[in-house]
Amino acid sequence: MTEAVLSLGSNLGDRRAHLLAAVNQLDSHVTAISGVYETPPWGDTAQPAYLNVVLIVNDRSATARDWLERAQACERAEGRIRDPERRFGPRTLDVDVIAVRQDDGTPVISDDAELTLPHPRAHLRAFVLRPWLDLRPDAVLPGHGPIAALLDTPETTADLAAMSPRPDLSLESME
Ligand SMILES: Nc1ncnc2c1ncn2[C@@H]1O[C@H](COP(=O)(O)OP(=O)(O)OP(=O)(O)O)[C@@H](O)[C@H]1O
Ligand SMILES: Nc1nc2c(c(=O)[nH]1)N=C(CO)CN2
Repeated sequence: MTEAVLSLGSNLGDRRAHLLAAVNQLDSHVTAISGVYETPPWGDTAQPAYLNVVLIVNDRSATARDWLERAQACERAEGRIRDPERRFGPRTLDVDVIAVRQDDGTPVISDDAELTLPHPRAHLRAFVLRPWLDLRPDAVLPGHGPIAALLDTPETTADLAAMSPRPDLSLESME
């Protein structure tokens, strides 16, 4: 069995509907859904604000690679188009695999460019760490330490202050 932490983001079209579609597609594997946050764009600031959410997913038989394939299938289903000119540009849906653990709690580590684990930029992203903290206050990002501490670094504090919870857009009810 593996447990994965997935980060979902959307800043084009009906943002909540794109996030919800991914939750519904991952369906029975989803064991926890964070609150929804409105977040300033990271990495490429000339684009609309994002909605971000973090999911914990479990599957008895899934490998880390399976989670990547499922994440990409969710992106495709929401019509995501990659713009080679804008690496961190706007998108209907982005689903990143942040961290994966085996049954016994061992983290999966990978430096393969197709699937790098933990996600190589997660420690810099308040939009990943803050919703993850909602679900797992004691979580540790392998190689980087407790996520609570990562939200108190020069790389994350300004974005943390600029993001806002959107309880009005919660996905918990999955409607
Ligand atoms: N942990 C990971 N999660 C998702 N994609 C990954 C991961 N590690 C490597 N990749 C690879 O990254 C490639 C680019 O993914 P994508 O277009 O979603 O990046 P991005 O969302 O623009 O940037 P970022 O990964 O920084 O959020 C994918 O083809 C995928 O194979
Ligand atoms: N706030 C925010 N910024 C981003 C996001 C995201 O999900 N949320 N995803 C990106 C893709 O690399 C680039 N920038």
